[in-house]
Amino acid sequence: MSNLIEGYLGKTVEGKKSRLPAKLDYLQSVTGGFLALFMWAHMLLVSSILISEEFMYTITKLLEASFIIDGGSPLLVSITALVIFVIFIAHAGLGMRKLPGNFKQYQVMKAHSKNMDHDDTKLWFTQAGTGFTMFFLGSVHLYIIMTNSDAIGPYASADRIWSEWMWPLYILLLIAVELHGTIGLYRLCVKWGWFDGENPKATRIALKKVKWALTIFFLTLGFLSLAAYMKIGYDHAKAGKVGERFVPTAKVMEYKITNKTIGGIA
Ligand code: HEM
Ligand code: HEM
Repeated sequence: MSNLIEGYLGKTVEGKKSRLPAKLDYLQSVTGGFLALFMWAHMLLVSSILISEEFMYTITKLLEASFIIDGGSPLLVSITALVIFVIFIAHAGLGMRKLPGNFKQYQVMKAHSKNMDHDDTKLWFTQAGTGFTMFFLGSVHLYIIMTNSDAIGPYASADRIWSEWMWPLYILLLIAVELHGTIGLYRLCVKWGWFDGENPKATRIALKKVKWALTIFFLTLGFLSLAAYMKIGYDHAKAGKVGERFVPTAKVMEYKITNKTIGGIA
């Protein structure tokens, strides 16, 4: 009965309001903050291709736990992608509460933003727009990675990006996630007053500078990595080698030595 009254009137019989919206906001911050930090690690790992193909291969194998499982297990990557996907969906579901639900709401928000002429209010629109974009682009990427975790590596990733046409999607996803993530972290600092100090206004200005520096850093890193994969994928396709996997130097040496020995005996 009390649920029914609260449902209709928005208050309990005792006049109390639900704490659920506050709890959901907290959960949104936790999931958003986690995803943003995860993305920093993700971008650094993907950029291993900028050092060398061999290095990217080594990182891939390390993430497949090759130090305890012989040859590594892509299943571990699929499980991680599934966990990230669940957090991503939870965060997106919580984010939906904040998006304007109809034209009237959108109109009021837009008018308010224009009237206020306040940078942080404008940032919110970018946050909502990039979040909406990621519903689609992020889901495609996560699903493909989750179901093709055995096809990650300097050549396999480059073939997916170039020959399987993932590069246009990655360009858009990269822009969306880098803007959304850093704006999100900035909003977290402001919302929860993490670095307020003596003068919160001055802190806000400093935080905004850090935010832009991080966005530019990760966007540059992301585009350079993407360009490197595209070049490898393009060369691979031109040489008619699409689908061929990278073989690390150690394996090539092992093969050569074994063949020589066998050749010598024969
Ligand atoms: C379908 C995907 C996503 C949607 C729809 C979405 C939506 C949203 C929305 C609408 C907000 C604003 C919440 C507010 O005004 O309080 C938000 C906040 C945030 N998002 Fe996302 N998001 C998505 C994915 C991501 C991803 C992949 C990351 C990681 C880079 C991320 C990180 C954040 C952070 C750190 C915040 C700040 C949390 C807060 O203000 O409490 N989001 N998200
Ligand atoms: C455990 C989860 C994830 C794994 C294992 C993963 C793995 C990868 C891999 C291996 C690549 C290289 C390209 C390829 O092989 O296709 C890549 C690229 C990319 N991923 Fe993820 N990813 C994950 C989650 C995410 C999420 C949540 C987002 C954002 C919503 C994201 C955004 C991107 C972008 C934008 C690129 C292009 C990178 C660049 O241009 O530098 N990934 N990811």
